Amino acid sequence: MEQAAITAEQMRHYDSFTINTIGIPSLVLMERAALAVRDEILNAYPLNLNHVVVVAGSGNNGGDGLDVARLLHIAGVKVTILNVGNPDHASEEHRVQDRICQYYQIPQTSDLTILKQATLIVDALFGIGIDRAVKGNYATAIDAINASDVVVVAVDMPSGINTDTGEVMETAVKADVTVTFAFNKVGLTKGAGKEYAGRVAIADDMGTYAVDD
Ligand SMILES: NC(=O)C1=CN([C@@H]2O[C@H](COP(=O)(O)OP(=O)(O)OC[C@H]3O[C@@H](n4cnc5c(N)ncnc54)[C@H](O)[C@@H]3O)[C@@H](O)[C@H]2O)[C@@H](O)CC1
Ligand SMILES: [K+]
Repeated sequence: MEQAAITAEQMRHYDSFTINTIGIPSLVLMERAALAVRDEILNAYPLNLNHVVVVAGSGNNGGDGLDVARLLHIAGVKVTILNVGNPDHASEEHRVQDRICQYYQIPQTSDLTILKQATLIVDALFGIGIDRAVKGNYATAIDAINASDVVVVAVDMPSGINTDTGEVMETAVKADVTVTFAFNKVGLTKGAGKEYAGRVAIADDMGTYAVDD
């Protein structure tokens, strides 16, 4: 049965239920999310993988991005991670993914000009955690992504799109495809979000449970 699109708060509630009540660890959910993005990239864009640049924020959306970078690296794809977030604010899961990427010696940079070498961009700056207008380095990174003419795959949400309304929060990534996790999000179905998301692929086999209480 097809589920209705949900809000950020509902998604956090379902994630929390899945992690704390069902007992599926957060990192397992992250791996499932990253596998879905990897599969979308490998299956949909096999000809554009000469150099994938993963643009990563410092939260769990960025953690997903680092996980995708590692999975693509293992699949033999040349990957560079472009870090835009503040490493001092990195989430616990992000730190774990970062350590793994360092083990595999996946190149990391904070120099936006790497985007000029990209043949495909993965947008993992912000997901459902976005809660304010995008400014400064983040806005500059988003504008640089949008200035590129290569395929952009957004992780969960196009960064800068409000999960609940589809509004652009000052600036937002224009994606070709958005792989969203567990359930569709309201912000991908209306307003600018519908347009900015491109094609929406729902990775709905993660084991996340919709509970109402
Ligand atoms: N266990 C989980 O909770 C899972 C989370 N997942 C991923 O995690 C994402 C949510 O992660 P987070 O809650 O860490 O949030 P995000 O990674 O979306 O955002 C990171 C942080 O950025 C800050 N922020 C918000 N708006 C900002 C702005 N305009 N400028 C600068 N900083 C801003 C907030 O403090 C926010 O917590 C999901 O969209 C999904 O991609 C998936 O890995 C599945 C499992
Ligand atoms: K994103």
